[in-house]
Order: sequence, then structure tokens, then C-alpha cells
Amino acid sequence: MDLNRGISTKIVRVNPATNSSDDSVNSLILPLTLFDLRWIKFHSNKRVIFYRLTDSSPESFHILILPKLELSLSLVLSHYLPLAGRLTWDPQDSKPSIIVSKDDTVSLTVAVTNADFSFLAGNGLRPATEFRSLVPELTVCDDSATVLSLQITLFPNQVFCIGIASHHSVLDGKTSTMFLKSWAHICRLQEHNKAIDFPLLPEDLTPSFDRTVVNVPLGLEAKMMELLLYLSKDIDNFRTLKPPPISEISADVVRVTLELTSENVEKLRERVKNNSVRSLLDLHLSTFVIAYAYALTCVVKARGGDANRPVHFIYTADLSHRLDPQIPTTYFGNCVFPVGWFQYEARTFLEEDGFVNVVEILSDSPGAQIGAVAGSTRLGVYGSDFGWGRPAKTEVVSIDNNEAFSMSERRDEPGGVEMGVCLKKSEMNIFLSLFKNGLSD
Ligand SMILES: CC(C)(COP(=O)(O)OP(=O)(O)OC[C@H]1O[C@@H](n2cnc3c(N)ncnc32)[C@H](O)[C@@H]1OP(=O)(O)O)[C@@H](O)C(=O)NCCC(=O)NCCSC(=O)CC(=O)O
Repeated sequence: MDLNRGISTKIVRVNPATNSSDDSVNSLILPLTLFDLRWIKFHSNKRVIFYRLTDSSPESFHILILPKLELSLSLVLSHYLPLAGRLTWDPQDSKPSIIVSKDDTVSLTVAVTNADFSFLAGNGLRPATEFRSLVPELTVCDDSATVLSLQITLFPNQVFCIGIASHHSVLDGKTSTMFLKSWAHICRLQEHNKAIDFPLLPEDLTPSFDRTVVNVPLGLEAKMMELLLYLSKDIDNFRTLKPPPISEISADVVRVTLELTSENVEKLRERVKNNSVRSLLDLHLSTFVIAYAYALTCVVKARGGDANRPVHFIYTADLSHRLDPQIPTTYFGNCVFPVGWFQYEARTFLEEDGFVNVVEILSDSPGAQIGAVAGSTRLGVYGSDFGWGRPAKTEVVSIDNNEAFSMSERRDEPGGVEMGVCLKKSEMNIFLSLFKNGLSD
């Protein structure tokens, strides 16, 4: 593993805890639904979450904290068994399934680094490449892929981070955050010395694996496989779980974290109301639309270039409460689907009213394709407390290669939005000046 700044690592395999009197944790097959299938050839979602410990030394991290994290991981995996399994596409099957076998484990990399936490977990400009070494890879081959891979990295001065790589066809943002909160919940029980052999999870964190709740018309899955074939860049080798190759991240790509306060959002909202020719009833002026339209307009303007060049933009919608019947909030699996626009040219964004134009577009009904906003302000990722306080910072690492934004709630204030953006340094400087100046206009 290429690790910056003197990281040392070891890899441990964590198995789902089994009750010695119960040998039922043997094997499990979980089919993919329509909403899972859309993501089978996607690159893994990668997130890193930084925690600041209160009173610890590297010794106590290894002696006390790491064992608690490992034990609670093993316990939580017994509730989330599919995460120990593999996405598997057998030659005789028309679609992949999740298969868990008796001795399946999750890979946990344990690393120690002397990188500067306050720099990496700050909001300023940071080389995007530095985050790669904090999150492990999934193992993917043509007919099989691991579902979850974890890394815990200890920094100097009582800080550690958890890096999570997950397969999008198994976990969407809601399910992956639920898993994280469940792990944190069980770890907190250990931390408070309430160690119980097999702790139950609260109802809102107990995953439901019942696939029959996804009630979609028969035949849509076959249509989805046709769509994937159509979108595949390698039609001759369609039956592979390997995602299309992506180019290496260039060394001049930098990451920044931006916040829009509720006041910023309100001001931008007023700007749309005052400048749009549309009736207010035709505008969807949510925080999400305002933030996405604003940031995207600044990115397109920062790149400049030919006003006729196409600009494709996309987001992912959670359909769980939009289906009839609705899907329970504890359902384990994807309920998200990508929504996108492909017919616009850069000029729409470059005009003086570019931001207002994009709000109007996002207010309309969509077409469909891949996603470019990772995360959501609704997932509550800053609520994942393992017993040492809320995260100091979270980053979606995987936005560094697909021009996506990440979104989450703000850590310290209600309302507004925290966004992550990765751009080449030269574009980033222009983007930041547009973003900041636009808020003070
Ligand atoms: C399609 C959307 C993005 C559109 O969002 P909008 O906010 O514009 O529109 P909306 O109709 O949903 O909401 C309108 C207003 O109601 C509020 N609102 C609605 N439902 C809410 C809820 N459950 N909790 C809190 N607020 C809610 C919104 O905050 C907003 O108010 P206000 O204006 O005040 O905010 C969203 O509905 C959605 O589906 N979000 C979830 C997307 C998601 O799950 N992403 C993760 C993808 S997977 C992924 O990325 C991988 C990973 O993370 O691992």
C-alpha cells in the first residue's frame, strides 16, 4: 500500500460474531433488487471520518480503543451479515447476488501515520491524493467483489480516523450511515462497560433484509440489465463486476470543504425569487437545490471554455418514501436512483443569471443517469459517536475522480449545508473566489 508520511499498517480479518450455542450463521443469499442493480459496476463509495480522542496515548489506543472497535465491529457484523459477504455473479445467473459463506470476514486495515490531522481534517485546500491512503480498496474481480472494507488510522495527538469503502450495489448512503451508527452504538456500549455478549440494536438501527418490500413492476429488472448493457463501455465483457477504469488522480487536484449557512441559503433563495421569470409555484427552492445549483454554476464558470460545450449534471434521489407502498426506513439495500440532465450547454451556466437558470432546471422533472452529489444533509453522519464524541470531520473521498460534490449536514450549526469539492488547483482558486464573492453580492 502506498502510504504517505511514514504510515505503517497491518490487516486483520474481522468475522461476524457467532453465538457458540447457535451455529446458524452459515450462509446467506440476498438477491439484488432493481435499485441495487443500477450500481453494480460503480466504483466503491469511500468515506473517511475523523475522531479526536480525549485522553489517550498511542499505547492506550492499541490496548484499549482498537480492541473495542474490533470487538464492536465483529458484533455489529452479526446484525449486518451481508457486509461480510461478496457480491457474486455466477455464470448461470442473470444478475449478481450477495452471498455470505460461513467463514467470510471483513478486511480491517490498522494503520499508524504521522500525517498532520489538523491540516487533513480542516476545511482549507488539501491535496486530494492525501486522502487515498486513509481508505482501503474493495477486492473486485469479474465474478465477485467484496462489499465492505475498513481502515482505522491512528494519527499523533489522540486522533484516529475510520476509512470506509463500500459497494454501492449493496449500500446506499442511508444504509451505510445506519451501519456506521449501529457500529458506533455497540462500541459505545463497550466504552461504557455495558459489554453484553450479543447486544441488540435499537429498532431504528436494526436492518431489515426483506426484499419483498421493494414492490416494482415485473420486468423492470430485465429492463435495468438492458440499460446497463447499453451504458456499458465494454459490451463484449458485460458480465463483469469490474467498474470501468478511471484515470489516476492528478497531483494538482485539491479538496476543499465549504459551508453554506442558513442565512447564505436564504439570501441565494431570495436572489432566485427576485430574478426568475418563473412563478414561485414552479420553483423548488430547497436547500439542496440552492446549494447544488450555486456550487455547480461556480464550477462551470471556473472552468470557462467553450460556451457550447455540453454540461451533464446529476444527483441521486432517495425513493424509499416515494414508492407505494413506502419502503421501511430500516430496509437494508438501495432505494436511491440517479437523476440527470444531459441537454444543456455551458452557456446556460455562464450567463449572468447562470445560478438562477440552474435552479429553474433542477426544479423540473428529470431524465436519468449516474450520480454526482454524494451524501445528503439528511443522513446525520456527524451523529456517529463511538464513545469519544461526534466526528471532528467527515469527507467523501470518492468525489475526487468524478467531479461530484459531497453534501452533509453542518457539524456545528443547524440548517445550511457542508459541501466537499475537488478541483485542479488553478480551477479551484477561481471557483473559490466566485463562490465567496457570490455570497456577498
Ligand atoms: C431528491 C432530493 C435530493 C431532493 O431534495 P430536496 O431537499 O430538494 O427536496 P425534498 O422535496 O426532498 O425536500 C424539500 C424540503 O423538505 C425537507 N425534507 C424532506 N424530507 C426530509 C427528511 N426526511 N428529513 C429532513 N428534511 C426533509 C428538505 O430538507 C427540504 O427543506 P429545506 O429546503 O429546508 O432543506 C431528496 O429528496 C433526496 O432524495 N435526498 C436523499 C438523497 C440521498 O439519499 N443521497 C445519498 C445517495 S447514496 C450516496 O451518496 C452514497 C453514500 O453516501 O455512501
